[in-house]
Amino acid sequence: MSVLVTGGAGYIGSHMVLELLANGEKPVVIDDLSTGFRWAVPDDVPFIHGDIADGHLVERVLRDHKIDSIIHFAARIVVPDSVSDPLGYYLANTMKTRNLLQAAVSTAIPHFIFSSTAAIYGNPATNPVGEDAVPSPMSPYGTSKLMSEIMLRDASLAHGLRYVALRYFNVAGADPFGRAGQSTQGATHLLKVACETALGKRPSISVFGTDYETRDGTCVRDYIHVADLVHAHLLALRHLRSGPQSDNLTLNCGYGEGASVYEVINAVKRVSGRDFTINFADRRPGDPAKIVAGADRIRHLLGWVPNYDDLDTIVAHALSWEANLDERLRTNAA
Ligand SMILES: NC(=O)c1ccc[n+]([C@@H]2O[C@H](COP(=O)([O-])OP(=O)(O)OC[C@H]3O[C@@H](n4cnc5c(N)ncnc54)[C@H](O)[C@@H]3O)[C@@H](O)[C@H]2O)c1
Ligand SMILES: O=c1ccn([C@@H]2O[C@H](COP(=O)(O)OP(=O)(O)O[C@H]3O[C@H](CO)[C@@H](O)[C@H](O)[C@H]3O)[C@@H](O)[C@H]2O)c(=O)[nH]1
Repeated sequence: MSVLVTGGAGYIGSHMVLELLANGEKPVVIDDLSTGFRWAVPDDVPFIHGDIADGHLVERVLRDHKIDSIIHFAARIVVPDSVSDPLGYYLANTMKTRNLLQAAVSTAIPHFIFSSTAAIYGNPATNPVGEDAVPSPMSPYGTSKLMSEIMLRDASLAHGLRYVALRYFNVAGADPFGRAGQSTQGATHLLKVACETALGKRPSISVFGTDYETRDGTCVRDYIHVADLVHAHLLALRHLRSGPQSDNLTLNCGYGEGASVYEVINAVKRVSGRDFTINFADRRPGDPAKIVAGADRIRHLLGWVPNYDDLDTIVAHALSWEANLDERLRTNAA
């Protein structure tokens, strides 16, 4: 059986495809290339250029490729963009996920793994935040994902689709073997922006808010290496396939450690050996002050053991990818 990876030409999806191939799975990718790259998917992996909301197309792909599991990454992902374009985010993330779920149910797909997010928690009352905390998203992005989780739960109850919803904290880094990384153009993610600045691709970096109630006044996040994250998906897939007794799961994906914006920037300066200019800017809309994963459940239930839970390692891998990215983009455009 094959595994459909939606958004498989994107940052996390492209690492997922490599993880599946390395473990003897047969990935099939559907991607509309809105932010992804065709070259990020190996040539021997079936690639469908299309929209997950196109029910006819998706049902045909599910049947033709004998898919038994869907790993659903395709989405719009930028928290502040969702504040300025909420309806666009509800369309891209919630409504299109509904269509995908409809296609999955119509073709009796048994297993579904969903990319959820720490953003569903908003600004949690306590950190680390566990999966049982009451969700309280503070951005349309977080709400769009929470609504998808609820649809998934209800579709599972009604139709027997079994699922794992993975709530990722801040995903960062790149494939340790240099085969994949974050190639997003005009990226807004802190670690990528800091790497671009260290490498002279940007003149400076802005710190959004220095007056939060955190240890140094800047926002705290739990950064998880993308390789550890995609391995968690492989374990989730095995869990779902392990038999009818395996439950639906909702699991945080993070290390249980927080790093502040300053700490991330300082790590990039330290690892790259380059100093660069920091500007101080206003708080960014939709940003919680601090969010760190309660990370025990995934270790306990899936036996997940991270291999790259060290900020300097994450930074080193991200820097290495970033340093070669322009050449890669040029080669692939030619
Ligand atoms: N990057 C993070 O820190 C982070 C954290 C939490 C959750 N997530 C979730 O992980 C998933 C992947 O994020 P990413 O960082 O790889 O983003 P990305 O933008 O690199 O990847 C998304 C991919 O989906 C594709 N896509 C978007 N809409 C589509 C559609 N309608 N039909 C087909 N393809 C479509 C894009 O072209 C792209 O290749 C998203 O669901 C995101 O919400 C990411
Ligand atoms: O140039 C920058 C970029 C970011 N930040 C700050 O850095 C922190 C992290 O921001 P960012 O890297 O954009 O990530 P988040 O907004 O935390 O969101 C990411 O992490 C979420 C999970 O926590 C995911 O759901 C989202 O898809 C993903 O974009 C925030 O406080 C930002 O204000 C800066 O100060 N300067």
